[in-house]
Amino acid sequence: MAELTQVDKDTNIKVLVRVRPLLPREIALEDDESKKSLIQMPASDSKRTILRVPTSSSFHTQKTKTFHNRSPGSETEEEFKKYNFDESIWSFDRNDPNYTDNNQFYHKTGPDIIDHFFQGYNVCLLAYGQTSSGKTYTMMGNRQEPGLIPLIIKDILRQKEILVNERINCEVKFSYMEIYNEQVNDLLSLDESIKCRVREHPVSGPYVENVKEFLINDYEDFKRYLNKGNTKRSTAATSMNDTSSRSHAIITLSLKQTKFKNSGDSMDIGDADEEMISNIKLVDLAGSERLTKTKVFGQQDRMKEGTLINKSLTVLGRCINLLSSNSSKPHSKQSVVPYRDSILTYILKENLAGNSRSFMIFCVSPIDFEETYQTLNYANQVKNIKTAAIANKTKLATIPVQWDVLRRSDQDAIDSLKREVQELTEKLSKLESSAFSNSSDTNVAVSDNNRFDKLINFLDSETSKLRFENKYLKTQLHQRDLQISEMHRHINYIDREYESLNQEVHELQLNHQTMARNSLKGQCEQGLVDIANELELFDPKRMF
Ligand SMILES: Nc1ncnc2c1ncn2[C@@H]1O[C@H](COP(=O)(O)OP(=O)(O)OP(=O)(O)O)[C@@H](O)[C@H]1O
Repeated sequence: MAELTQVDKDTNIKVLVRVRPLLPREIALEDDESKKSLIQMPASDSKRTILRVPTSSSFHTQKTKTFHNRSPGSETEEEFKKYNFDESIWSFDRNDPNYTDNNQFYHKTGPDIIDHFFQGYNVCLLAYGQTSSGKTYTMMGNRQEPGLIPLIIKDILRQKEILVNERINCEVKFSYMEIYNEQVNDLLSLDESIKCRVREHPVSGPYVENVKEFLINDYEDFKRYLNKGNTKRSTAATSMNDTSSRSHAIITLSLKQTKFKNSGDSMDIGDADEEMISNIKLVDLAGSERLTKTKVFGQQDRMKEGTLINKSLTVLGRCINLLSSNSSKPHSKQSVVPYRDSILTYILKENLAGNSRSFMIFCVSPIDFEETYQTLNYANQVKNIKTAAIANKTKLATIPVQWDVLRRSDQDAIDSLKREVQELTEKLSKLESSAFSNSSDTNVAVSDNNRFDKLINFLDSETSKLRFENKYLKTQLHQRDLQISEMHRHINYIDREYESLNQEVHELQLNHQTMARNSLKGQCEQGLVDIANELELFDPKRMF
């Protein structure tokens, strides 16, 4: 039975803003004035972002018209927009001492994200911004400077290893999908004909069906799946960005933590006591763009992509706007939020307003006023949005885990499943090779496929259990080894102490003997002196 152990009502979405450096094409601009950053983030205040309104912007022109009517001459005055966010990340100039690279950025937010994830909360980290504002650089990074996603995953996998010592087994699963032209594609699926539709669960909310999840045990597993997905992700060169993301990418990690009670017997893991399931969504959105700026006119595919990217981001903007204004209204007066108007907002429904701890990174260009101003205003609205995160713990029925019995029965089950897998594989290949397969054959193939998937899932989870047992026993063994070497060190120490005591005793004995001999000698000498004195008294010569 599910126990809701911790509900964090009204947790605001955390808002982080990052300004990127100038791009080579921007550095090449001739006008020095247009290369100055419109954004300032004072080192003394990590929350502050200040945007300078350039005199050439339509915003300024609009304002000065009104000013002009009131006070002539004020059109030359510079104006500044001031914002406060949870973090303002300054990455404009690498030579600046306050420059923040991906690793430093990760250290500001990563630990919070990972804590929430392991405490059983659903978490979402999402990067938003115009095209070429640095979303992919921030989220994925590159070989020299890995982004938040690889850094987060590296630490999750490290924590997973550490928890083995606390008798907690962690199963981490990875899935990677994109929303391209308002359709979800599973980037890790081999079968492109499988449709991934968004469905809604009455309790846990929207989810995407048929997306494959893969168990990841170490960083190498993650890199393999990430690279596989990246090669399938839709990117294209536009005039704004050589490798512009043309789709919204969503990486989901699900974590199942199973805690085992301490049975007192190191060869027995004990009973599974508590289970916690959480997931983290890491989202790299495609950039909002003006079709004129990206110069994709005439390219039908690019234009369709661009229009649909803009549509989904507009819906996201509308949802943010309504959620923000709803946050200050009583429930009865709140407007309906149109999550279902785009696949992106439908999938992110829970992360925008439900059971999730959410973090949004707003990436901005330092010199594009109109886009940056719009992005900062979005970010300002998001600050008001609240989510209600729940850490979900489920008490398991206490079934004693006896590993030798389990291993034997596992082996039986695995052997019989292997046989079944082999039979099904043969059946499948027969069906595939049959050119004239009729519809009933196809039905058989589909149901066999489902069974095959279930078997693979079962085998995956059994393998994970066995791996954990193996790892746990190895840890125990390692701890025993440490204890044994500690005892050896202790024995050596006692040996050395014993030897030095022996030495001391021997020396004391020698001293004692010398002292006894010396005192005896002294006594003898004294006796001789006494006798000599007495003899002298009786000397006959002295008597007469
Ligand atoms: N913090 C940064 N430091 C150095 N270079 C950066 C930084 N942020 C972005 N860049 C550079 O800016 C360019 C555009 O960045 P990126 O591809 O991440 O943008 P994007 O927002 O993901 O664009 P799109 O929406 O088109 O996919 C890249 O060449 C990237 O290397």
